[in-house]
Amino acid sequence: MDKANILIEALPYIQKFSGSTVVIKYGGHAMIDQELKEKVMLDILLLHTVGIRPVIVHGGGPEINTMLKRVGKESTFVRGLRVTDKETMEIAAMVLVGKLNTEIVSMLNSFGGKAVGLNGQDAKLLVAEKKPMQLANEQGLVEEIDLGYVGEIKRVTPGIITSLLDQGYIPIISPLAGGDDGESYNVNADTAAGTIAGSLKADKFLLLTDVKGIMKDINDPESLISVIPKEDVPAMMTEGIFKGGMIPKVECAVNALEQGTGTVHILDGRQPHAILLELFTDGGIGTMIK
Ligand SMILES: Nc1ncnc2c1ncn2[C@@H]1O[C@H](COP(=O)(O)OP(=O)(O)O)[C@@H](O)[C@H]1O
Ligand SMILES: CC(=O)N[C@@H](CCC(=O)OP(=O)(O)O)C(=O)O
Repeated sequence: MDKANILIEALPYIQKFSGSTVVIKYGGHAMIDQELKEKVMLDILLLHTVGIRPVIVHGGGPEINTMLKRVGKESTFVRGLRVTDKETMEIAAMVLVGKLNTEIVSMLNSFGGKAVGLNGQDAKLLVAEKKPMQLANEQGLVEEIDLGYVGEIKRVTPGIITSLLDQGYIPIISPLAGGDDGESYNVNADTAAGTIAGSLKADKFLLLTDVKGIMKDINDPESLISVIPKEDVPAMMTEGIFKGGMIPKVECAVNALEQGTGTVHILDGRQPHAILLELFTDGGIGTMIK
């Protein structure tokens, strides 16, 4: 009976979301743990099977770190962005496109899906320029920081995604962008996902990460914030509530909402089936930015 109740509880949500577009930023712990990985793939397939149009943008920061270490390199990060020299760019592309994208596609397909791997350079999906960065130093003076091949997205052309969705494929996208200068750029995966969610006016944009959601105090899980109106974000940013990798997540969430995305949800990818729990049960999980 419990099992039947769960299905019945899901019914209105399935009816509501069938035909809608859901962009999922897949990153954090759920990408590293094999068992969780399989659960994410099954969730994506279930969404697809009930008529939802899932679009997956994946990260891979930890895997890039591992590969860089093997060649004796270490990265520095500025506001959550990896300073990317030429060699780091090559390694990031190898890991993201060559390894992770291929793994996700083959896993989804082995479970019966029809996934297609892309990166932001394909069909000019994401076109970027070198990202400028200014930071105040300890004396309070503003300094220019050279982030190398980190891209700032200038144009997004989501036609390749909608074509694939219309034909029943599940697009799996690596966060690279091409430049009009012929260079490849490294784009933070949250930013890439948010830009894509905005351009598709996705009904929902889910970010899977390795925390329960946004906490007022990062060391206190009890301080989880369930809902953040986007108007509150600038003040919270100034207050310093968002740190490190959370900064691009919140920035891209606001950006996606301003472009027409319905709601953004920051979810705990360590929780099995977080995607299904968010979409198909009463009372969501994590933090909603609206
Ligand atoms: N206010 C906050 N609430 C929760 N996590 C935060 C907050 N500020 C910063 N973080 C950090 O953001 C991290 C998630 O970003 P990131 O490491 O880039 O994740 P991912 O690899 O999933 O993209 C968390 O592990 C946490 O350490
Ligand atoms: C510019 C920049 O920082 N790019 C990221 C791209 C991958 C990513 O964002 O992965 P996660 O979502 O797992 O952090 C990087 O090089 O790590």
